Amino acid sequence: MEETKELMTAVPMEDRSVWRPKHVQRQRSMILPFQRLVLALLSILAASANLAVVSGLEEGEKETNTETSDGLPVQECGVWLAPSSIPGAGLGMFAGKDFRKGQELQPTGDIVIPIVDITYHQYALGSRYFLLFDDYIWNAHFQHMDHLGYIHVMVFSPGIGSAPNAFADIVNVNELHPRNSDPHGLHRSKDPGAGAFSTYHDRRFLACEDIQKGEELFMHYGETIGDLRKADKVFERFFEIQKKHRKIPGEILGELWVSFVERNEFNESTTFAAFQKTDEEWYMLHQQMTLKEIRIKESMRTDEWFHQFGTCADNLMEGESTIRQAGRGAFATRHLAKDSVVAPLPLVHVEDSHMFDMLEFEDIFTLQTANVKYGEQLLLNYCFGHGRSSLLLCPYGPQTSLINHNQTRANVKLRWADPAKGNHKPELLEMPIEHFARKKKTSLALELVALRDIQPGEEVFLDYGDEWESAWQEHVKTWEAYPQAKDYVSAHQLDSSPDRLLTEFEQMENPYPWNVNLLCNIKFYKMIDFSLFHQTGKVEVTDHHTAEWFTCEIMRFRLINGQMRYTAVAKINDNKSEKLTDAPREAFKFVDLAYSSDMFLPNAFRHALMIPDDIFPEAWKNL
Ligand SMILES: C[S@@+](CC[C@H](N)C(=O)[O-])C[C@H]1O[C@@H](n2cnc3c(N)ncnc32)[C@H](O)[C@@H]1O
Repeated sequence: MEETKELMTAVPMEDRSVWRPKHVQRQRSMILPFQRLVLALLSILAASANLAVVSGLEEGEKETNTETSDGLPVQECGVWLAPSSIPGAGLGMFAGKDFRKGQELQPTGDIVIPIVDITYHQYALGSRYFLLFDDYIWNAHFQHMDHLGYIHVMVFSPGIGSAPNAFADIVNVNELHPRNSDPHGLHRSKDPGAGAFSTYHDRRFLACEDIQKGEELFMHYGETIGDLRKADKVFERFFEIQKKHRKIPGEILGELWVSFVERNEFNESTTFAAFQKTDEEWYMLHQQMTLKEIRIKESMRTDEWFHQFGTCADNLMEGESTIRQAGRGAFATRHLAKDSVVAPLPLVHVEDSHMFDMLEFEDIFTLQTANVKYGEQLLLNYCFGHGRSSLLLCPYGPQTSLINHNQTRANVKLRWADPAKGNHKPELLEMPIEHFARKKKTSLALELVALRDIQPGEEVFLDYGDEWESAWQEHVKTWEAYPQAKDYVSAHQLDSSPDRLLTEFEQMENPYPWNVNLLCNIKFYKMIDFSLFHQTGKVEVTDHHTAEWFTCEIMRFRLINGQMRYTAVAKINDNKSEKLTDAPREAFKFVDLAYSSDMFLPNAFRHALMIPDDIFPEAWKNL
């Protein structure tokens, strides 16, 4: 039942994998016939391995919080953010402890932020949408969020949804889809905070096989599985050639090996680079182990290395904020000592904040926009900016997007990350904004530092700056609900109601609100173990990717063994429908219709989080 969890491109209706293959430069050299053969084999490898090119990184040293101010050791860090073991792949994530198959990687799941029809909202401005986000964005369909927009919904999933790399056949992390719920039950009729944060959250990540402490975490981004097995075959062929031509002098064979693994035309490929070893031990290893086994061995890092090159990435967890209008917040999972690094904030840059502007659609069918702005993408509320700059920097560290603002209770502050720890290049702080328009790799990072000791369970607050504070105060002062807002019922409210679902017939008298749609899940229905359901009343589905939701009409209902069951018709397409007989409530869900949920309210609060002026580079002040 595996579904392809492809990531999205900004090009509408077209999915691509996260690391896009790039044109590779052909090296001009004196090529021996054998080398030609090897290069031909490499071409097979390249074609099948979906070779990738990503940014470089630097390594260095620095210590994170290894003990409390009392001198007591902190609990083991579960996941680390550190330079990937794949050369040129930037940051990666690593297991700080053993995880058993099926075990969750962090105490709470990640928040997920929809980006809705962004290219369409930008039409009137010309094609200004910048593609860097492509590398961090998931297919909304598989997150069950595509109903939020008309055409092209993308999903930014900061945290484990963004930081681990993909590496061919090696997959040790499996992801679930987020839940949709409103913390504190905020309502658009009375709460100025409604629509200002994402209601999609708790996207969990599980070990899909036993993971050993120290291993790098790898996710499946949707590319073809089986590449490493194909690559193994290419290496086998090399060894066959070697056996067959025993008369070839050792030094020529040596050179051939070097050409094979090092001086080849794919020297920008992260996939191939991960195997570029030329010494004797590696030559032997290739003969004894599969590439997958070698790669897993190669990805292992020690505790010592993590403390030197990494930052602990599970110091925070999600909870309902102690500030009601703020929605969710981030809470300390362990004692965090004063001056220690609380969390890393690697940044995706967007050189022009107007890219998040949403222009009004002039025509709903052609989706042509008028040059009239009606709002901004919700993502703006999760990115850092500065009043005198058009640059936005959107963080993707685990759970850090949940940190709320408080000027008096702030217990963390921002500073530029230590370049030694990964993907922060301080020379970019001197570069003008135009440079970022051309820069297709992320190379900036902030980090959060504890201003004082933070106790486990304490909410973590940052001061978003005076400008943000004034904007929020002004919003609260001027905010008014529209007259009919009190009648609004969201899909989430309907879904959490214990009320029986209404049949089509009943809905003629008593229709559901205009803004929701009832869906049923065909695949899920087919997978239900009905005998277990009869005995226990519980519906258990182990395949979390099981989802094929279609608009649904309830025909009838009845009680079986005290449990409510529904017979319904799912509309697969204009010509095809499917019947679900006596399905449990879990096979149905309400979703909000496009542009109807709180995040689309014209009066929803929007403002970037402000980087303090004393650390904001002069070179970036272009306004
Ligand atoms: C980076 S997000 C923080 C996480 C957010 N609370 C959530 O649930 O996803 C920033 C948004 O959180 C809300 N927020 C943060 N601090 C707040 C505060 N002190 N008062 C009201 N809303 C706040 C605002 O909606 C803001 O735009």
